[in-house]
Amino acid sequence: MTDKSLVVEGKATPRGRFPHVKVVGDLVFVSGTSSRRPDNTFAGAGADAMGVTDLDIEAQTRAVLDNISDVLAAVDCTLDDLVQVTAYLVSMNDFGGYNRVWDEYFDASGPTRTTVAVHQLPHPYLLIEIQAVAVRRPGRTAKEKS
Ligand SMILES: N/C(=C\C=C\C(=O)O)C(=O)O
Repeated sequence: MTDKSLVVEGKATPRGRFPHVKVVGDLVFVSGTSSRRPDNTFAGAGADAMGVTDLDIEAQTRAVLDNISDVLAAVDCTLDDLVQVTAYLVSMNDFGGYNRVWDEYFDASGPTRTTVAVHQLPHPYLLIEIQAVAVRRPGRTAKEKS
């Protein structure tokens, strides 16, 4: 695949002029991804009639990783191709729940990871956003790897 930038059909539209994913040679860069769904609702987030929020770090983390998986699939990659991940949490109080879900997806042979807390993410419902880098293994498609 030659270098390309892709807005992936069927995924939540980027909230700015940037792609979901950019392929540069064998490297694959995934933009910061949240639990946002294509209809702009959020997995792991809701509010009652009074505006009291119910935010779930485990559900959000799972949705973020599933969204990244979908974006990677659009360039014939899987989560197994990830080599580096940066996770942004709004609160380190959520580290435990985030880490529990991470363990469902990866072991110590998975991507390197850096986790930081940030002041805010682009929506008040968001507890987590993840950006990632993968490496394409030439000649191996997502189908062959599964
Ligand atoms: N990556 C960015 C935002 C992502 C938001 C989302 O997935 O809901 C950005 O603004 O850089």
